[in-house]
Amino acid sequence: MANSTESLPKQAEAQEVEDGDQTFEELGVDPRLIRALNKKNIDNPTPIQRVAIPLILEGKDVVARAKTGSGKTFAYLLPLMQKLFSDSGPKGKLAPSVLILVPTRELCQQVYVEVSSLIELCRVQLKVAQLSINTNPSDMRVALAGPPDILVTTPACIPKCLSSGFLKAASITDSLEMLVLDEADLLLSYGYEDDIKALTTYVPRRCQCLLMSATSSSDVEKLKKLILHNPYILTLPEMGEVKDDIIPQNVQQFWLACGANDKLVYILAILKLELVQKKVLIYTNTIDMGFRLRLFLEKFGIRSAVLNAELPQNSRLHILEEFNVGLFDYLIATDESQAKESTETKADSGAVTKKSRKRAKPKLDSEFGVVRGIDFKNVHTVINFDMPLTVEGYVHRIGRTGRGYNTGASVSLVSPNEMNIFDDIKSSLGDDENKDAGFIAPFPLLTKNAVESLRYRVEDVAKSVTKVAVREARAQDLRNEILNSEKLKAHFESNPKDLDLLKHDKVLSKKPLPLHLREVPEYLLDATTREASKLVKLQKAAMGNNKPLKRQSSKKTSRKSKNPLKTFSMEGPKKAQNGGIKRKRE
Ligand SMILES: Nc1ncnc2c1ncn2[C@@H]1O[C@H](COP(=O)(O)OP(=O)(O)OP(=O)(O)O)[C@@H](O)[C@H]1O
Repeated sequence: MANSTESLPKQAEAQEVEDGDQTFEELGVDPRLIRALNKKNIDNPTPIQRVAIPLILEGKDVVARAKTGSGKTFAYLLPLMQKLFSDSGPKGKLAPSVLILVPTRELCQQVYVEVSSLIELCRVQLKVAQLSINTNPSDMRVALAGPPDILVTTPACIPKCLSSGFLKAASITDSLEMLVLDEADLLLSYGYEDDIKALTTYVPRRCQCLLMSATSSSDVEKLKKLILHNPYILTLPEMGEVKDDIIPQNVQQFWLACGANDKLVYILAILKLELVQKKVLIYTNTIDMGFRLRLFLEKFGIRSAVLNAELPQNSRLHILEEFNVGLFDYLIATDESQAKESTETKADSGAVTKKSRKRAKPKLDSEFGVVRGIDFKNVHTVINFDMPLTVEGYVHRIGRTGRGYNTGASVSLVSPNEMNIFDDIKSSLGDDENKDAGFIAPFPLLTKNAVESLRYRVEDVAKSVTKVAVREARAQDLRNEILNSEKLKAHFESNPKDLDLLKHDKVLSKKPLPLHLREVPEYLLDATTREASKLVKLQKAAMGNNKPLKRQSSKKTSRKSKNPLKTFSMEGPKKAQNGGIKRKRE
């Protein structure tokens, strides 16, 4: 673990804060990587990348805290890969040079895909492998044979590799040059503390350690102390210091007060009357609620898929891929981290142990996670159908939109029981009507009349979505997905381009869907709602296909102050200069 004590040259620090337009080239990034980034429409570094890349290239330990969607993945991947390009270390290694630890399989896959694509685009001879605790022994042996230069995995997988004999502790000590803990704020809450502690005993002192996180928490502090030595801390102002600098400011946040039993009619009105832009990611706190919502929306002709921890991994990844490429518009994600967090609070312990994770959710995949870190592409709206149980949960959910240079919106449906957490969220974000940032505004486009006009249709349908119907739909979906998962495996081996089987938003209802519920007749809409719907459509047309905008390379634009990739500050250019990236040594 790097243990440099030299302090940063003052001049360089001042210059970096002032000069916000450094290019990747100026940061010393390898031309092959720059070309690869350009092919991905990425031309200029984000603030966290501007500061982190040179430090990581210099070999420093770094803790980087930056808001969701701010480009933390490339902030560590680019220097890490560059170092491997010129790795002149001993040949004949028996373990990976780089270990990237992430909390969930979904993230594992995401980081693996990103690394693989950089390797391919740069045409370099590097090998990357991904492993999860469910990888079978023969696949594990193949993945570790070589060994790979980079291993992306969850912490729980390391003891499994060691006990199977495919990886030796002494080889890790000999080979490991870099250890990355990505989404560090989540690693401990997923119950990986013991696994990480065990790993630290094999991590050699020379190994460079990086810790990336979207929020700061006692867990991040704990990990920092456990693994890093004298790191550079690149940070957003702490939560509570500058409260409004947590949510990317290109995300507009809204809320609607409604009774718990009215949530179905409210969400139907929002979606059916097209008052929000697609694609839409909807969060529920339980799988049953996810399926209830899916069945309900289905009756009104709104097709969606439910992403949850019960599904086979193949299916989950395909649902994500399918949603990301735009094959369907509505995804209902069950936020399992909420269940974990409540278990944690109840147990009043810092982490949920592996045993307790297994006891609490025997059938669910403990490495499932769709709230944090997942880079959903072009999600324009996040809807909290159920409110998250923590402020961090809210921040991470909302962070699934407004990623990169995209804009986004969120709508939270808040029932009286959820008012307390909503108040906590508002005060943590520094909610203030006089500021744009951090302000959660009442959703302006939905009138009471519009809701009431749909109510009588909704009540009957909602009653028909009984507990039994939900249970059957859940089982049916699981059966479909298991079948899909097997078929997909075989099918894509011979037909890699065929997306035909990737239909996760199939109708679940057993009865034929009532045709009259598909359209909302004009007479049911009041003038205000009609106008609002028109406005949303116009906005959508004006936005084109919502492709990420390319930043204009050298000119400073007004977007600078509005873009989370361009500045850490929510408060315009002046504040950005003073209150931007904080760097300190610990
Ligand atoms: N320099 C850049 N210019 C434009 N887009 C970028 C840049 N760097 C990264 N991106 C894009 O921004 C999106 C978000 O990046 P990334 O997933 O790394 O965010 P993050 O900070 O890790 O967020 P989270 O904390 O939610 O995981 C990705 O789609 C990525 O391709």
